[in-house]
Amino acid sequence: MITINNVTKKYGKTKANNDLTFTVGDGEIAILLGPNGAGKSTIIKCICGLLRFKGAIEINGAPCRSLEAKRQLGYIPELPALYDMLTIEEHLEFIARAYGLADWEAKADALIERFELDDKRKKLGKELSKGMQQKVSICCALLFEPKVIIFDEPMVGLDPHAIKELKLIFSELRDQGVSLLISTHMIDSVEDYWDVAHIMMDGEIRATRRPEELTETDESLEALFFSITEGEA
Ligand SMILES: Nc1ncnc2c1ncn2[C@@H]1O[C@H](COP(=O)(O)OP(=O)(O)OP(=O)(O)O)[C@@H](O)[C@H]1O
Repeated sequence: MITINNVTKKYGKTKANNDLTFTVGDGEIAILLGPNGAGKSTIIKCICGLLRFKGAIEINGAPCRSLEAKRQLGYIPELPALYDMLTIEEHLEFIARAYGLADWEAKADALIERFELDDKRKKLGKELSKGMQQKVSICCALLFEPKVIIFDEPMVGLDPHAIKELKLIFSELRDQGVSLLISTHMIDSVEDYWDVAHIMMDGEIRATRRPEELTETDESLEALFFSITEGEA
């Protein structure tokens, strides 16, 4: 579970996040939607303990900057950050050693195959395309089986097979009770699998909806998004 309480983050005079409060429950998929500059990446970086902020964020009850929180948190950034001189296999081994995993090899092989990286496993990070790097970044985050996973624009750069697999993985993780927070500005890419959607604008959450609420009011997420971000339905 992710608990975000009254989080404010300023860059100079810019309030990138203004008093944000929300939670992502166990086995819940939450999406953060918002136009460029809405503050999505900022709250994600705060949750990951990468920025200082006002307020409180807990990962399953542990302060987000603590080691206990970091052990339970997987983060797939918008831009993959691989090591140039490690192969795909070595990236996974590095994660396994860093997290002290036992018997991780079969899981690593399954992830490599699932993302069609089998014939690339000896390639170096610097030799991989952007989409392949994104896939490796996802494999690394999934290998240590975190209880909370944050994806920043996960579909960007992925091919259709990887998008299909990733959506399946989202629902498998939900079934396992993992809390998922997914940030995107591509509404089409998330239409079919979320449990709660938060629409952000100017550092604030302007609307929160569950799918059943949209059905009740016959509202589409896209129309709601534009009514908030452009001021019209
Ligand atoms: N390092 C920084 N220094 C100064 N201002 C920043 C910094 N990072 C972000 N900002 C500002 O904070 C605000 C929120 O930016 P943020 O990157 O969180 O938005 P975003 O919703 O992730 O946008 P995008 O969809 O374009 O990635 C913007 O006004 C941005 O200019």
